[in-house]
Amino acid sequence: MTKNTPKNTPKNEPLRKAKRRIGWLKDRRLQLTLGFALFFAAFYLLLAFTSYLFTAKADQSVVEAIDNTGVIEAGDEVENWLGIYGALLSYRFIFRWMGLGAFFLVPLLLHTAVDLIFRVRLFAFKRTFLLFLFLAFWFSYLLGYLAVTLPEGNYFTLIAGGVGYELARWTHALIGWGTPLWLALCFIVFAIYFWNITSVDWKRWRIVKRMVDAQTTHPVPPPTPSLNDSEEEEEEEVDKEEAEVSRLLYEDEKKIEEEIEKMGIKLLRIGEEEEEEHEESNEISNTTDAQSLRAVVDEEDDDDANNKEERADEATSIALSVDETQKKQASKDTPLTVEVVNTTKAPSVSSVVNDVASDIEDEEAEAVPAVGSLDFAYDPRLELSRYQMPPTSLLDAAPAESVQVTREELEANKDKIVETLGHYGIGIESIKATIGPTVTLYELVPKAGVRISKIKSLEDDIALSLSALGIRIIAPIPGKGTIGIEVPNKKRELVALRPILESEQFRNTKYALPIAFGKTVTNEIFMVDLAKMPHLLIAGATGQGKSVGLNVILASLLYKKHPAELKFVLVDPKKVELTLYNKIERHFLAKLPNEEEAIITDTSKVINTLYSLCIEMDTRYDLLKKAGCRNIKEYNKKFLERRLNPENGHRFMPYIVLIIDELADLMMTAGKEVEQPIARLAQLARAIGIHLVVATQRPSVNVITGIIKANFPARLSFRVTSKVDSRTILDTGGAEQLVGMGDMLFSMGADLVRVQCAFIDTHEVEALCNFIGEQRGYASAYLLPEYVGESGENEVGEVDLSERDAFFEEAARIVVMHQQGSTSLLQRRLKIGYNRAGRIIDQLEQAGIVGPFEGSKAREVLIPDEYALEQLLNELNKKHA
Ligand SMILES: Nc1ncnc2c1ncn2[C@@H]1O[C@H](COP(=O)(O)OP(=O)(O)OP(=O)(O)O)[C@@H](O)[C@H]1O
Repeated sequence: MTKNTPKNTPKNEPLRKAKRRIGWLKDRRLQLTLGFALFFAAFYLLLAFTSYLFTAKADQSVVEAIDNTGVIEAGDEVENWLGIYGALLSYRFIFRWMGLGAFFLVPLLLHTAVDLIFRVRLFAFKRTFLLFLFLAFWFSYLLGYLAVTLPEGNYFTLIAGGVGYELARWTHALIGWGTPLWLALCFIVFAIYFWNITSVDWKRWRIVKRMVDAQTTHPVPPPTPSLNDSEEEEEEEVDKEEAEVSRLLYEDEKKIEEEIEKMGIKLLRIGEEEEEEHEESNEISNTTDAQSLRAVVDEEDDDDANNKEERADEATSIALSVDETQKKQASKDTPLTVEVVNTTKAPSVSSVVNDVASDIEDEEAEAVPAVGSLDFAYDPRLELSRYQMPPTSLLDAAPAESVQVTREELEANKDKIVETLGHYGIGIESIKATIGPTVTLYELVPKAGVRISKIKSLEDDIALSLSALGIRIIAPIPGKGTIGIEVPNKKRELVALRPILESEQFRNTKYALPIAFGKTVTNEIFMVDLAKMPHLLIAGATGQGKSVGLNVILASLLYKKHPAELKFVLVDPKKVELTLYNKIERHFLAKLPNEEEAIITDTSKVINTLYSLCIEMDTRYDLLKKAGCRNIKEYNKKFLERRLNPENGHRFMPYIVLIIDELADLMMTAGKEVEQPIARLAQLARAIGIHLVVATQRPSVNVITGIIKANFPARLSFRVTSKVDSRTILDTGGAEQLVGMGDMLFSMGADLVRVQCAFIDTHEVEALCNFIGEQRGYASAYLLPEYVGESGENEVGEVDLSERDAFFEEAARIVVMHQQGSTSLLQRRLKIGYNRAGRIIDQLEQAGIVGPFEGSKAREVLIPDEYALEQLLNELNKKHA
């Protein structure tokens, strides 16, 4: 509360006045003056007190007779190094008051001086002052006791101090030889309170002893707090001490473990396995980088030793051969250079998409904090806290040998490009080749004056002349003034999923729903966040890699998410594609209540599921509204912080990803019935964490209708059969030029990126699903809200108002008050199940309080206010009394 109090409230007025009054104390000049004064005072006292130790006896009579002799005379007589004042101060502080404890004044003064001069606090003043004060009295007491008990005229009478001497005399008279015991007790009690000692732990002493022993090999700070420690320092000290204790214990434990492991037994701590994998994958990702570097280009069968030289030769030979080509073209005699790019470093088209994504990436970090990071927060993973993320070793390793594009191939393609363009009167300044896994990108800088639109218009002719399948012309390459020509490699490289999932980029991603699709033309890992897309439309003719693509999506998400955070709704009209995922039903799948199978293969059930998702969406929106949150991320965060009460219907919301493997099938059989809920979900579901991935073989306009297309900004196309299909899915040609086997174009907004989809084989998917499926799961799949269709036993006509639900009237009032005829509203308000709420809604409809069922929308409320409702209820009661 105080934190939020505005600064200039009347409450603060006295404080401000007080501050103004002492404001002059903040004058640095004054502070410095005072600081130096105190510094010299401390030094003066130190010398005076030290001198007192030697001159006390001689000076005592002089000081005591000062009133009679006068200051000057006394000063002449006194032996203290600091004159009469040195003698006087020492006499007062040491003899009269505190004895040797007066020396403690010196560090206190010095501390204040240093603070004022250098603004540095050497130790916590209050605490140290308290300690010194006690020690001063205690020493004085002890010395006083010695002075009392030793023969008269002993030296201790001079250094014990009046206070200690008197105290000692008093206790000695009372308890005699018991005084030392009393003194010891005083010290112990002070120590207990001062250092807040709550237990005397002999084990700790053993550990401390071990630590002292260990100090010979590991120099560590002393385990006991030093007298000068401030509170913070002391805490630090304790921390250090504890860390050291645990380190020593850990070292012992480690030795034992090493011994056990020497015997061939492997020890694993909970959570350690994952770390191990990370380490392992670190190594692997390094190799991957090395591999991709190797895959880059130039050296074909070079000997390691001659690598560098040969590369140089190669560059020359490429340049030469271009010159020769150039020579052939009589009209163009500008020399050309060809640079073969190390692809891992080359800037890429995909970076545009990735950059945009990473811009917003920071905003939306992981929705769910990691296990163990929540002291008091709710942990959604707790129920399956032992769940282990699948290791990447379940997947096949990348092929040992990387496929390389030969120098001859590069040269031949280049010559052809230059020649072909030459035929059309297009001069080239330079060419750069970037070799990707499937295609090589030749980046051309046209000669000044060549219009890019001209090259674009000649696209087909150039492709024909190059007579190679899969030529795609990018004119210009976005963000650059160059023209790109993608030519498929003769031998392509298989992009395995494993090294991609093991890459730093994937492992460290902050994307909420990361999908690592594969590699771009420039060999960069292409990764997107499904949560941002927020839905994905996939097209591709049969056999071009769609199913593999879907498996890559599923696998990427399964490798990143805990079952508590993500649920899939799988629709597989082809009935065979997604069956393997049955095994993870109780971990990752969602289904309608009372359904046997989680994976939906029946069209009629798809409709129910889509409407059920719409209900889930509406419910989630209601909850978000109630919680005052804008999106699922905010909502879940609030929920995890226990700021939302589950009693009010709040719950942790996992992401839901709906995957439809074949939309064409559904559209043919159910048409509008599926189109409507899909469009609705696509329009609205992004904020509440429901994301759609819809794939189709036939990207024709009657499958991908305008309304669906408009709501799927992110589209992905494998090879399609015609330019028209390509236009339907991507709004541009190009997908018909792809070379199949996972070669794809990803479009989001204005960006179009060519990506080689990673490959995951069926047995890898199986291994992954087995690994997850064999672990403990939830009791059942995640249950979606029950959807009661319009037809069947729940017809309103059958509702009998004489058997109204006990909650009927209350429900009617809620509905009228909110002017919203929604089942979920009743569920939450009345804390009843979906079925009962559904029955009540039907009764309300029968009674004419709400209108008929309107799909996933809330029903219209026909009664305008509570007055009208009370009248209606009275009539009903009379009628069915
Ligand atoms: N990313 C890839 N890398 C290498 N090969 C691939 C890739 N994707 C697919 N293939 C090859 O293409 C074949 C067909 O792929 P997939 O089954 O995914 O096609 P599809 O588009 O789903 O076909 P359908 O629609 O008939 O099911 C695979 O068996 C595989 O040999």
